[in-house]
Amino acid sequence: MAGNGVEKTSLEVTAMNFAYPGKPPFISNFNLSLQPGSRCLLIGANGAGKTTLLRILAGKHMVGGRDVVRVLGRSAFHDTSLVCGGELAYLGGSWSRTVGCAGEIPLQGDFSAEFMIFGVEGANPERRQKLIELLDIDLRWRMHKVSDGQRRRVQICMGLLQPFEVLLLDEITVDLDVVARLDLLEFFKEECEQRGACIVYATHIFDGLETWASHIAYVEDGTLKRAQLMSEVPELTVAKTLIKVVEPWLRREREEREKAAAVKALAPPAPRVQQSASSLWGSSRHMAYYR
Ligand SMILES: Nc1ncnc2c1ncn2[C@@H]1O[C@H](COP(=O)(O)OP(=O)(O)OP(=O)(O)O)[C@@H](O)[C@H]1O
Repeated sequence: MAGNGVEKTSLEVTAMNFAYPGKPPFISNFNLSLQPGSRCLLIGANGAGKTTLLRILAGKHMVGGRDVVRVLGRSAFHDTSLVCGGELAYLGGSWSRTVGCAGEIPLQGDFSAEFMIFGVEGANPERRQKLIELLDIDLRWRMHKVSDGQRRRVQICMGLLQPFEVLLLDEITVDLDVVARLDLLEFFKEECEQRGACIVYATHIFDGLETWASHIAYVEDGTLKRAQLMSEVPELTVAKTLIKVVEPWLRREREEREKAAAVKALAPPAPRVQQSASSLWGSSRHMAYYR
């Protein structure tokens, strides 16, 4: 709750449309609202649009006007202080073996984990120490020699040093061992429950998430098919595990895609219409800019 007794919305997406340059509209009329303390799982098949959505929420793409994607009541794209101040954090992608990254700036060379972590300015020493211990990081690790999972731990540590209010996670636990993953999920839960942080987590790994998540959002081809409280997913009371709930959703999707492809293959060829890339891209409803 905000100080004036009115509940503050962490994330608000209203009638959002989006297209990649030269491609037809991908996301149309997307709406989502999350309050502080929410832990929302973002589920969908490969190519459904999870990364695209997270990048839009992170303010990396401009979509429509200032009111379309709001984080903490501010425009995710226009209000750059959200990211600079650490209130809005995005953790996705992975560092390559030979190149480390500070944010999105590649750093070539031999750096220690200590150099990377202590190089983040303004971090609270207690929070930093807690994260180093939680992620079991050896500060002497050389970043170009460590394993994928060890490098991922350093990346996550750096990304969490600022006490975010909205955190967007794109499949970041994929390289972590079971203990590191479970401890990290517990840390995220505490951040939501104790500080009112809000997390959107895109993943294909569902182990342990049945009781971790408060909400689930399921996207199919850029369309939000479901957005509901975990406690209100009727299938979960029967199936018990998330994987058993989501599997039929994804199988139905695949079957429908295959049926549509079969129908298309039988249909006579449509007359060729000359359409330039710019006419697909030129619709202002779907116009987007990138950073
Ligand atoms: N830069 C880009 N330019 C054009 N099309 C893109 C671009 N990035 C992604 N796409 C397309 O957008 C769609 C959604 O991709 P996205 O990466 O958001 O899916 P995803 O749900 O995160 O998939 P995955 O589970 O495989 O990570 C895909 O069809 C992809 O080919």
